[in-house]
Amino acid sequence: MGYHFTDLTRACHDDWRAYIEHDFVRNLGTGTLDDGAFRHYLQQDYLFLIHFARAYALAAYKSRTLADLRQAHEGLKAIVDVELGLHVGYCREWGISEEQLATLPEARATMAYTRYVLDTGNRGDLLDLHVALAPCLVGYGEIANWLNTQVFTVRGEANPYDAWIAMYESEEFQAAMHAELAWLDARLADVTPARFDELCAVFRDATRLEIDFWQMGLDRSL
Ligand SMILES: Cc1ncc(CO)c(N)n1
Repeated sequence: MGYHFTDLTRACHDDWRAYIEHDFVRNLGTGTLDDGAFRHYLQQDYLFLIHFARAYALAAYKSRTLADLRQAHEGLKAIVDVELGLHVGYCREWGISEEQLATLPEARATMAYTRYVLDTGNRGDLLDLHVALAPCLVGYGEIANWLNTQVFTVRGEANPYDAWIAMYESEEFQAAMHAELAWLDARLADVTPARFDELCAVFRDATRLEIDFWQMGLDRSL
């Protein structure tokens, strides 16, 4: 016993690498991603973030301690006050207006992923919910760091997606990722092997749904 977050990524190694190193991510790094694909992704990510905020509200509801309640509140505030605001501004730079965002059709991949997270949280406890959310928060932080270690990655003005990488490598986002890792490591330390297997299944499902989310962007599918 005495599990850590890294035991989840180790147990789901192939899916985790397929998510972190997806072609969508590689093309963001090289700057060669089709801009229609990126725009489609940005639009769907707006819808994703709205449900992501709802998941933090669910985390507040599922909290048993003031510390957990405060953490859920911080997460909800970060998404609503910071990330969604930045996202709307970023979409505007890519030619997507707020009116357009308000009337978007939701892609099946967005529905599947966000509703999976909410259902997992409803069915289970706070740890299930956090494990379902981990590929989002930890994954995007890891993706930015992975891109920065790859020789093919282009940074600065030569890459139209530089601001995207910068957002997820930012101190703020990386700090949120590390806080989440610390919370998960503390909770995973005393789960049983049977419980760990359950959590692994949740982590794997959420990771596979992140892979589908990238693919939805590349394919521009609804
Ligand atoms: C699909 C998806 N996963 C993770 C993040 C990171 O918050 C995001 N913005 N979108």
